[in-house]
Amino acid sequence: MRIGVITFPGSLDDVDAARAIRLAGADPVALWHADHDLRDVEAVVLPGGFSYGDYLRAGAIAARAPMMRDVIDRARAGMPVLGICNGFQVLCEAGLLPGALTRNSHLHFRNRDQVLAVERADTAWTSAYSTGQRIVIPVKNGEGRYVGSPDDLDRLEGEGRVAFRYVDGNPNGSSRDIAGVTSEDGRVVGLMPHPEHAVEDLTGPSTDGLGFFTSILKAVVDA
Ligand SMILES: NC(=O)CC[C@H](N)C(=O)O
Repeated sequence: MRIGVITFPGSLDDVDAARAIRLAGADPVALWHADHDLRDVEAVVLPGGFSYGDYLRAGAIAARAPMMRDVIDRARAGMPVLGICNGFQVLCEAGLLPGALTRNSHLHFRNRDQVLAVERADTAWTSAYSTGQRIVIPVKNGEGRYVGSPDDLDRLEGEGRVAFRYVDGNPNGSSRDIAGVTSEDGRVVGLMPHPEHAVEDLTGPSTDGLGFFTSILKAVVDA
């Protein structure tokens, strides 16, 4: 199974995402933002980093990259997409996920191991978990505060589209402790913390992140 990882100018975590995909048993395919062809990948990961230096707003310029036109079209037709941190910012800027990521409420970059509650264990990227499971994966961002209007947030909660919530402290002031959200069909998922940085015992802090990548392997094979 081939999973694309798109590199933008300023991406940092594309290599770690590719490694996590490989550890889960799938084949990572390196894709360049300026190309047009997603080739024959069956899912896409938008990695963390500072695409275009976070100029304008984090993710705003990357969301308009040529390759993102393909990602938007294919995602609307059901292709699974995972956005990690800067990738989540790109997905919100591209309109594939609702809400926006703004500067952390305390105005500091925050980097730590973070406990998350998995609220949706039935998406293409989270079936390896159970609902309510606590996982520990790193968070590292300066613009990670998830916001939306009260009505939009109520609707999101009502539709069960909060996929992850921060537990034991909210690192960035996100509304309602929201750490990640999902599309209605559970195929597009975005979160600020980094599952690809928690896939091996040697480097820690856990191997809790590997489940994202084994989940997508299963979702595509089952389909
Ligand atoms: N690790 C990341 O992807 C975080 C970078 C991100 N652009 C930020 O808001 O700080």
